[in-house]
Amino acid sequence: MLFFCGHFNIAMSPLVSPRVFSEMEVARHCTKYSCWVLLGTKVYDVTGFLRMHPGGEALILHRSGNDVSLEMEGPPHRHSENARRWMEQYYIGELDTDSNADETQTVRERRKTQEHTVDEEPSPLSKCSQVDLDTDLVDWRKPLAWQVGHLGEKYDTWVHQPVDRPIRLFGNEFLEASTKTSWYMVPAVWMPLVFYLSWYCYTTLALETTRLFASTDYSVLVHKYSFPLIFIMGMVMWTFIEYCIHRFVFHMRPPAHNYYLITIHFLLHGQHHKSPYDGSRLVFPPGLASVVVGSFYLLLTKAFPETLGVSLFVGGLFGYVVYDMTHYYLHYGSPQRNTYLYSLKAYHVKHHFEHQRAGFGISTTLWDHPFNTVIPEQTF
Ligand code: HEM
Ligand SMILES: [Zn+2]
Ligand SMILES: [Zn+2]
Repeated sequence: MLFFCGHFNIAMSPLVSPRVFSEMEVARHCTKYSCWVLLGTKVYDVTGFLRMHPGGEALILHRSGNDVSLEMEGPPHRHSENARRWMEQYYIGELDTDSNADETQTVRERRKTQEHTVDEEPSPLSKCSQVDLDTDLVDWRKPLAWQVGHLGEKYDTWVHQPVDRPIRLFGNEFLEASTKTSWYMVPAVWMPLVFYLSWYCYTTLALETTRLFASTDYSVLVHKYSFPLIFIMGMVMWTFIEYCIHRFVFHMRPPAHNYYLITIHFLLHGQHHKSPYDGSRLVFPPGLASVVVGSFYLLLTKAFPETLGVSLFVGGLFGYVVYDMTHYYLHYGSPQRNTYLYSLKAYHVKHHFEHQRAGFGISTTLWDHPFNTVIPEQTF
């Protein structure tokens, strides 16, 4: 069967018997370069997920080669339905329960007798093979953008069941490429503007011509030394905007019968929930972002005396860069336990896997508190 996987077409046999591994062979895969675990007699190669695990690499590595059924139930953490479904993507075979013989020999002999076998090593493309192409609600062989709108009321459930495979949005190569952005493009594009505007604001404020309430008796001079404070206020303002955009725009619930709103939702944020580790779509493309950035620039410079508005804006813009970099790191980084970033990562992954109607703060959980959307602590 031919199916579409990222940019590749791969031939796969639809009927394959599971591979069989001896206990010794499973136990050998106990490093961060190759880490296997068991759920009962099922064998999983979770190497690719180690860095992404919100509980940290060490927790899984420590149990490598062993049955993690108890750990999946918790404590320390009762894993979500999605976490269990996610794990199934790494299934590579079955444990040979009745063999103590030399494992390699056994596996080879067994394999010879099997009618259908898969390749010697778990395929590096196995990440792509785990969506059931025949039963999934969309056809992964084709671009997804124009399909998801037809899912109707099934869309919401489907989009919140994450998969570890890249998404092809559009058939057109140029359009497809324009939806992808490398993480470093964000600081590369916006940081020069942050530096330039900061310098501009500071030197303009130094002229001592910027005043608040200038046309009233209560006119106040905005001193150049107040620039850092205004900049920080801009950053805090961004965290509020970030919360509102994530909660009210990205997590709007498109009406089940509205093809276009579902499609827009998928393009804006749904695709990130469907494929949370598609690294090419973790940050906002600067072209699209410039429309939002431009609107905030106009709004702030109209609402406040110009230099004051630009000072707030530049703080907000820096807050946006920090947010996008933090978001990328929360998906791909492996922060140390008991650090702020560790708790942010656990919080954000829970938003993806378990609590899609809560935990909207990404660079800070601050605004989840007054809006009552904090992800509840787990109790056993
Ligand atoms: C080796 C045993 C494991 C232990 C001890 C463990 C522990 C944990 C802990 C403590 C958390 C919560 C982080 C926090 O709130 O501080 C967590 C979350 C999570 N873990 Fe594991 N984990 C294990 C194996 C796995 C495996 C094999 C997978 C999947 C391949 C996985 C997927 C997840 C996911 C997706 C979450 C986010 C919350 C959720 O959806 O439940 N874990 N884990
Ligand atoms: Zn979200
Ligand atoms: Zn995310």
